[in-house]
Amino acid sequence: MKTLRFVHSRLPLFPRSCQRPAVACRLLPTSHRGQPPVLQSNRSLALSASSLKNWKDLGSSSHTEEEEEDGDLLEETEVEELFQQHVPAGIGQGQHRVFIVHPDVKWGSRKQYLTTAELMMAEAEGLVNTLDNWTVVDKIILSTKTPEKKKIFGKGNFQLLTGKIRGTPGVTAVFVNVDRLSSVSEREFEETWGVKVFDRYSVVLHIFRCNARTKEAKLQISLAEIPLLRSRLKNDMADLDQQGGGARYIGGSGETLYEVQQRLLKERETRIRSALEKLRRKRHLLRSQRKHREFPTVSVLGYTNCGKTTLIKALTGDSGLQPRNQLFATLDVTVHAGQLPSHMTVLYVDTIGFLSQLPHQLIDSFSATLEDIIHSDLLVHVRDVSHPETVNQKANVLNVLRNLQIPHRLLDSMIEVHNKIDLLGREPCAVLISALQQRGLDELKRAVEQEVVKSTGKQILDLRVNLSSPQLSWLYKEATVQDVQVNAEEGSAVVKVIISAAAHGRYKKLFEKLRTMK
Ligand SMILES: Nc1nc2c(ncn2[C@@H]2O[C@H](COP(=O)(O)OP(=O)(O)OP(=O)(O)O)[C@@H](O)[C@H]2O)c(=O)[nH]1
Ligand SMILES: [Mg+2]
Repeated sequence: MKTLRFVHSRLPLFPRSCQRPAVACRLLPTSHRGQPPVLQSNRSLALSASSLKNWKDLGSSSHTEEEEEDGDLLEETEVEELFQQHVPAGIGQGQHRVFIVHPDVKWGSRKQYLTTAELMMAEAEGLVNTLDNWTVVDKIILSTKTPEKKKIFGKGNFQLLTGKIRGTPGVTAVFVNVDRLSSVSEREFEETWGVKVFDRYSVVLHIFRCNARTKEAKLQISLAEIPLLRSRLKNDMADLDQQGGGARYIGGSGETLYEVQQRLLKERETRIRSALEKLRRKRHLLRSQRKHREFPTVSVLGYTNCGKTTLIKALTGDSGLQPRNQLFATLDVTVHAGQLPSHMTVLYVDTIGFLSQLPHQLIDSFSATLEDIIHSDLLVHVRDVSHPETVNQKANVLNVLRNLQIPHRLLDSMIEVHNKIDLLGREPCAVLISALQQRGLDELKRAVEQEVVKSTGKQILDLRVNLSSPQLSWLYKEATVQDVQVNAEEGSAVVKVIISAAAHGRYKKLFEKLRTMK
C-alpha cells in the first residue's frame, strides 16, 4: 500500500510536470461564472457555534470574539465565488455511467503488497456508488508491467480494454483506478475512448465537492482542484497547438493565452491560500480558547466510514450529528462536548476520514483540518474490524499519522477502538501481555481455554457424583476433571469437568440418575 505523504501546505503543491511553461489555451471552463453565488447555510459558523453552544451550556464565558473574528475575516460570498468558479470540467455535470479499470501491477515498486486487486476494485466501486446519479456499468482488472507508461497497459491489454469500453453501451466515463493520471495519459485515453476519464484524485475530489458545507472545506477543495485545472489547461493547450493557435500573444500584453491562464490560476491559488490562512488563524484562536477553558480535547480519527461520527454521537448524545453510510460523509472538523464517568467534560473532535492511495496534494489541502489532531490531548483511532481490509486500513492510518509528525506522547497514548463488532458474529479478543515479564499470562490462558472449549464444542459442567459408584473414575478417564468438592457426610462430590457433548451423552446414559448442576 502506498504511503500517504504529508507535506506542509506551504511547500510546493504541484508535481514538476505541471509547472513547465507552455504556450496557449482557450479560457478555462467557467460553467458557474456569472451565476449568483449559491448562499448555503454557513455550517462552519454553525459548527463553531455548536461547539460554542456546548461551552455556553457548560457555563463558559461569552463567545463573541470568535463570531466577530469570523465575520471580519472572510465573507461567505468570497468563499462561494472561489468554490463555484472554475469547477474542473466534465466531472461535476449530472450523472455518469462509469466503467472502472483497475491496473493490477504484477511486480516492481508500484506493486501493492498489502492488498489485492479485488479489494482495490471494491473500494473504487464504493467511491463511485457514494455519488448520487453515478452507477458502475462494468469493471475490469487488467494486469500491467508498465504502469508508468502513457497508456499504462501493454499493447494487447490496451486493445482489449478499448474493445470492452467501446462495446459497453451507455458508458459516459472511465475511472482508471490509479491515484493520479498524467495529463498526457488522460488526453490519450479520452481521445481513444471518446468519454471522460477520471482518476482516484478527481473522483475523491468530486465526492468532497458534493459533501462540502463549510467555508474551510470548500476552500480546501478549491485548492486541491488546482492541479486538475492545471492538467486540463495543458491538454486544452495541446489541442489548441494542434490547431496552430498555441503561442499567440494577447494584444500586446507580452503574454500568451496560456501564460495568462497560468497566471490567473496562480492568483486564484494565492487567494485561496490566504483565505485558508485566515481560517487557520481562527482555528488557532478557537484552540487556544479551548485550552484556556481547560476542556481536554479528544480527536477521533480513522479510515473513512469506520464509524467516527456514530461513535461521537453515541458518546455525547449530540443529535445534530448525522452518520451516513457513505465515504467521506464528514469533511468538516466539528467539536462536541461529552462527559466522562467522573463528570469531567471533554471535547470530542470529529475528523475527516483517511483513504489509501490519495495523492499528497489532497492531504496537503486538508492539512489545516488535520492540524487539530496534533493539538489534541488524546487520540482515539476507530477501526471497522468487520471490513475485509481492516488491517491495511490500520496501516494506512498509522502511516498518515506518522507523516503528520504527531507528537510521540499522543501516538503512545492513542486508544484503538474496534468498531462494528456486531457484524463479526463474535466478540473480538485482544489480550495485553508481556511475554518477557510474564504479565497478563493468566488472562491469556483463561481466554485460550474459553475459546478452545467453544471451538471444540466442549462444555464446562459441575456434576454431582456418588463416591461409592465408578462415576468419578469414569470422568477422570473420559473427560478433564478440574476440581472435586467432597461432601463426606453424604458420600458425594461436586466435580467440575470439561467434557465433550458425546462423552456427556454417554455419561448420562451410564449413570442415569445423576443431576447436572451448572
Ligand atoms: N453495523 C454497524 N454499523 C455501524 C457501526 N458504527 C457505524 N456504523 C455505520 O457505518 C456507517 C458510517 O458511519 P459514520 O459514523 O458516518 O462513519 P465515519 O467514520 O464518520 O465516516 P466518514 O465521515 O465518511 O469518514 C453508517 O452507516 C453507520 O450507521 C457499528 O458499530 N455497527
Ligand atoms: Mg464522519
